[in-house]
Amino acid sequence: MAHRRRWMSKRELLSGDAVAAFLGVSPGWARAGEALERIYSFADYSAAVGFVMRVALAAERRDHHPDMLLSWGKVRVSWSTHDAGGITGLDAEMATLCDRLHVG
Ligand SMILES: C[C@H](O)[C@H](O)[C@H]1CNC2=NC(N)=NC(=O)C2=N1
Repeated sequence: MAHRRRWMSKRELLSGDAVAAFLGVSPGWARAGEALERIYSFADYSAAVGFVMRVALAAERRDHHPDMLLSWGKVRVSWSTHDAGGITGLDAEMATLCDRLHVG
């Protein structure tokens, strides 16, 4: 499937420079070991739950899944490609998608 190959080809590790370039244009995101991480804030618990659900549905569509830690008014999202053992282009892309889902 063409669309699937497109996602798969992004499951290659990014260089340190490429990760730094991503972080330079992605406020809020940081490198946490072998993952990209950001903490989002929300007005209350249910707004945070709604965000987690939107991210989860997007993750299922792309067969690429983040770690998410839900707290009251707060969600910590962590993207890493387990198959590759680190941060890939797909992680950067999904992080950007999270930012769009956060703004609404
Ligand atoms: C079989 C399936 O495509 C793989 O297990 C996918 C599912 N979701 C995934 N999500 C993440 N974050 N990393 C992976 O390596 C990964 N692999």
